[in-house]
Amino acid sequence: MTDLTKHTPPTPAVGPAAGPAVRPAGPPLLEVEHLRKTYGERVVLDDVSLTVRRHEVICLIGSSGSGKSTLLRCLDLLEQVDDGVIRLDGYEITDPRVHPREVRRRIGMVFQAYNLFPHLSVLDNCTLAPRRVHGLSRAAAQEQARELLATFGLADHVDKHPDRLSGGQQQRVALVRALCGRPDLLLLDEITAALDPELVGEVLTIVRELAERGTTMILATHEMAFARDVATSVCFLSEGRILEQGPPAEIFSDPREERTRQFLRRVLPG
Ligand SMILES: Nc1ncnc2c1ncn2[C@@H]1O[C@H](COP(=O)(O)OP(=O)(O)OP(=O)(O)O)[C@@H](O)[C@H]1O
Repeated sequence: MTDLTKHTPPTPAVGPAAGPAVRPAGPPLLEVEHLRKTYGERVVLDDVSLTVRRHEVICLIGSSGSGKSTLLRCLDLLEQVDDGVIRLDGYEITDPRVHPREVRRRIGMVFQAYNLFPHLSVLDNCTLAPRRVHGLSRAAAQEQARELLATFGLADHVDKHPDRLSGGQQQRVALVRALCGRPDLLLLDEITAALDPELVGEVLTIVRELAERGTTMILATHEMAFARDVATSVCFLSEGRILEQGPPAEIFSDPREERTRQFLRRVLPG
């Protein structure tokens, strides 16, 4: 079995704050080639290809049902693909001999529903995987978690259980929990969709900060203003295909495809 951990590069998920000047660099971190995913007769992803370099922030936009979540779930091996190849640092993770657990050591995912363990404190939620999966000592895992929780304004909540926190705070904890695994790539699936509108900002602020620190991310989002500000590249999905990809300035101001234009007219105010 391929041991992906042997190839873990030194780039931490949260590096020193370096501002947006952290530029996409190096060889591709993730390569997706001709991905196809069906549910029964239904083709949900069709010939999807995508390359992600370190420090890139890719925003997936598109109508409901266009395949954004399915694509993210395929990348984290939560779904089996029908065809195509996914490579992480050059290693084919769609190879059936690769264990999904090995991939998830390097790819963190945060969902719309926070999925925190309700019976564990915030601190224990954030230390469980580093201890069990990465073999960190309790003290080292706690030190790392406390530091990250403090960075994201959650220092006062470390001993609380999730049900004592607001939705926004729970989602921030979910983000910290994912970061505690020091992933090379973070997948965020509509992480503000379940939040009350007044709580969306506090979660997006964290994602913005992560982008500024150079965290490599792919996010599915309906927050167009956010995508325009934060993405290094925007992919417009339509009926399971990446119909158009480019820098946000191009996609939002001068899209090539009529379907992209129609979608943006529907979702952008004015
Ligand atoms: N487990 C499943 N079984 C069958 N069909 C599914 C399954 N999961 C998703 N689908 C279908 O796949 C298509 C793509 O769904 P997906 O959730 O990826 O879209 P999306 O772009 O993320 O939508 P949204 O913006 O609403 O989250 C939809 O038609 C959906 O009904």
